Amino acid sequence: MTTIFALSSGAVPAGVAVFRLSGSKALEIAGQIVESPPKPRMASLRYLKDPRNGDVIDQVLILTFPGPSSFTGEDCVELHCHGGRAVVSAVIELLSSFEDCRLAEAGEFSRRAFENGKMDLMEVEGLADLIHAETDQQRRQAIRQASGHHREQLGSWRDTLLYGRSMIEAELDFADEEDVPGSVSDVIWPKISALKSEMEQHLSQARSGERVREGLQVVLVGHPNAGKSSLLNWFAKRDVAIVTEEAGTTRDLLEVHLDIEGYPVVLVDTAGLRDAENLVEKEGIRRALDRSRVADLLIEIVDSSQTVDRVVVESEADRLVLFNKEDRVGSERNLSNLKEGSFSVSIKHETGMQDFYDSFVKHIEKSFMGAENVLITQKRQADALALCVDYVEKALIYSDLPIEIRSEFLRMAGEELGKITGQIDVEEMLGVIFSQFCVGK
Ligand SMILES: Nc1nc2c(ncn2[C@@H]2O[C@H](COP(=O)(O)OP(=O)(O)OP(=O)(O)O)[C@@H](O)[C@H]2O)c(=O)[nH]1
Ligand SMILES: [K+]
Ligand SMILES: [Mg+2]
Repeated sequence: MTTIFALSSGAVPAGVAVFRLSGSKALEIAGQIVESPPKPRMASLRYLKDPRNGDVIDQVLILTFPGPSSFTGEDCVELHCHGGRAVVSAVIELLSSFEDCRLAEAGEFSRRAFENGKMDLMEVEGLADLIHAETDQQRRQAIRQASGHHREQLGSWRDTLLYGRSMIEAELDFADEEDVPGSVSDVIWPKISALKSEMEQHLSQARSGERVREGLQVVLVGHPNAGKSSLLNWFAKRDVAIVTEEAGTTRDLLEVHLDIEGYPVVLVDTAGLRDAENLVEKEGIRRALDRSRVADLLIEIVDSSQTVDRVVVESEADRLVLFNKEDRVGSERNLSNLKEGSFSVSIKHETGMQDFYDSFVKHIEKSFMGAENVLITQKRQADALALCVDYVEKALIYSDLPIEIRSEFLRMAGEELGKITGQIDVEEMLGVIFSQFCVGK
């Protein structure tokens, strides 16, 4: 396998730049660029030299990780250089000069780790999420997945499916023999049925996992000039959106990513809703309605100095309502008829905002409840699990079909389960049959 290398640390210039090498030539290359090879896994201070002319390039820390005890499972080397541009270019040039050694492609280290059995697919995905995590909750979910938190659960589901098939196999193989009970396989169906419920429960939580990855979608809606963009700017603490007194200012969807008590929230500003003639505005309104439909939470803003009419938006999401511009309404406004989830505020003058914010945070926390322990965090995983449940269901309901076919459904279910971690169900029927029955005569 070609030896690959990459600058694994961030943008230069920086204090330190970390290069990582992986492949069959990694240790040999290390032996040529530093004088005395370091002990495995021991950080050693060395001069980095170009063997072509003896030039000293930098003074570095070098670590070697002989395979298979390394990230990729191959021989790996880490070079901690000084993070200047010239140093980094010189190291890239030097490493590229070795035969069979090249810059890695995106994700190639993780791919090798997966192929060498160091990580399963879910762990790889967890690691990618960890690198992209922006909030504390995202980090927690990602590190849990990257460290294989799912293994036990998926393993036990897989075992149950295998056990079911083994029992069916046993019944088919030994059906003629008198001392094997007639419908041994019958005992498996209650277990398979329980398995199905358990999987379904995890599937129903998949949305929570996705929410943590992608952020809770909160969409601001209302009539033109109600104060939607003002609210977006208030949350973002900067002038993200254009605010003017002209109705119909906002047309495009405008997103900001917020960290609310560690939870990721995507706040979306939209075009004010009205019967628009203008083509651009019409398209903006169409997008606003589209996005509202898939929102997790709507915040409706009403200019209460003009109207108390509400906008019509098709959405199943919870809704908080802000009656804005209370500064213009004066003290005669009767606040007693404000319903739960409604607030009288002035966004511009920042009055009444604390009550609204507290309620907003409560909603966010509620939306993420139970997200600490979700197993499934991505659509890819959810799709495979849904197919698995489908096959299990077929095995359960088609009780009139020959048992071989029901067993085949269980096998296909196992295959889908295997796709979640990237380990495809091989034909391993284990010794389950023989540990369950005394058939050794
Ligand atoms: N008096 C008063 N004016 C406000 C308040 N909040 C916002 N405004 C003003 O109302 C006008 C419209 O605000 P925007 O935030 O642009 O409203 P919008 O809903 O985004 O409007 P469109 O994008 O056109 O749909 C601006 O002139 C704001 O300064 C408030 O609490 N009191
Ligand atoms: K406006
Ligand atoms: Mg606006």
